[in-house]
Amino acid sequence: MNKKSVKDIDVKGKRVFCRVDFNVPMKDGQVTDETRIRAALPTIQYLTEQGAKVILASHLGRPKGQAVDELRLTPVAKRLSELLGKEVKKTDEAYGDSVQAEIGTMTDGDVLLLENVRFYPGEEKNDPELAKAFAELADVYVNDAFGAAHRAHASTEGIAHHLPAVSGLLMEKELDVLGKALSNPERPFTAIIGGAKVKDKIGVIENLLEKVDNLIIGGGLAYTFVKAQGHEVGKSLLEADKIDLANSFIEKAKEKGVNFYMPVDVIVADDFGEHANTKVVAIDEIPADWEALDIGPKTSEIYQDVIQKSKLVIWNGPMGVFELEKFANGTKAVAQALADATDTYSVIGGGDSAAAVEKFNLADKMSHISTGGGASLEFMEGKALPGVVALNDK
Ligand SMILES: Nc1ncnc2c1ncn2[C@@H]1O[C@H](COP(=O)(O)OP(=O)(O)OP(=O)(O)O)[C@@H](O)[C@H]1O
Ligand SMILES: O=C(O)[C@H](O)COP(=O)(O)O
Repeated sequence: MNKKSVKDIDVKGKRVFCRVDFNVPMKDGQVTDETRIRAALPTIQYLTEQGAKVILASHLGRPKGQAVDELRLTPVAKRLSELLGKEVKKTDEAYGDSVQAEIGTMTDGDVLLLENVRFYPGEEKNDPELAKAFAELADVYVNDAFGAAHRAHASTEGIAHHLPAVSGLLMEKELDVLGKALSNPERPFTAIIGGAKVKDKIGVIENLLEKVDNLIIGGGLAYTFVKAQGHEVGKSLLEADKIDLANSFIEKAKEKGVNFYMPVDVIVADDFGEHANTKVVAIDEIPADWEALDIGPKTSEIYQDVIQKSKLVIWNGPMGVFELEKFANGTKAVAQALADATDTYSVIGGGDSAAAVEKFNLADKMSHISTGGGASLEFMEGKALPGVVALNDK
């Protein structure tokens, strides 16, 4: 990576404003998935060991510029403190006199967590005044929030213009893994794209078609491609305005010599839900009143075979409605194939695919699970991430 990292600078005795992505799921005031907190630990531990005063900042949810009690970071501070094995104080604001006073009491190696930065309207507007107010709290800025790097906000982008600005260790690792995969992939290189909508994946499919050897399509978005191939899709998800685009992707794959895999069979249901009647049908036999909610067993086998023969696989988006047991098999088959293929470097592109791999207890079998949902998607689209662009060059 051509950006400076926290290891390239001296942080001893310095006040470090470290932006992390602690946007974690919570229920009844408890963190229900602490993956993102754990992922930030290496940077936090490195900073404390180096004798920095660590001032952590994060967003949580989308409070739209006002304080929302359920979106306070207090439970996160508690969990972080347990994971670090040391006290983590938390402020009720994210900048200003009370925060300055609290920082004034810190000694080297202390860790402080600021309140949710999205409680202030200036955060998402990237207000220069708020960016300056954040910068006044510290001597150095470290961005470890890969998951929020696609946002040009005051704490992810604006602040970097006021302080020496470097990446954290998680940010560095995410950019290295995803960057290397896209610029210098081991081959055969396979991308698996699923999820709900073609609309959300256009950029990724376009960019990956330039790079991969195999492109596998699954999930709700597959049925627009199925329709484009002239088959009826019944009540399955369909974006009628994207049929031509789907066709152009299939054509482009042919031109580029990319093997394009689509479902050959599917699980159809007569209703959406666990109670529905289901059956396996060939792709050209989807009944008019039924809806395809997962890929079928033959398709799973073909996809598993392609995965086994690949050296590198990037996966974004589930193959079916994996949240429901009846429609989880296709997604499970892909996850299991990645887990079994020990010679294959597997990159899970965050979001729902990461949640699926967790759900199937296969997370520790994957080579890299990105902590970014939208951020990893934008990276895979080949877009520059504002939170990265703003950091100091090496
Ligand atoms: N055949 C299908 N019909 C309807 N919905 C489906 C189908 N296959 C998958 N889905 C749904 O798609 C959703 C995931 O789509 P999405 O595009 O958000 O995925 P993602 O890109 O992995 O997630 P994120 O946006 O969080 O990165 C899941 O909730 C899943 O139930
Ligand atoms: O969960 C995420 O993808 C990141 O934390 C960014 O959150 P946002 O989509 O609310 O900006």
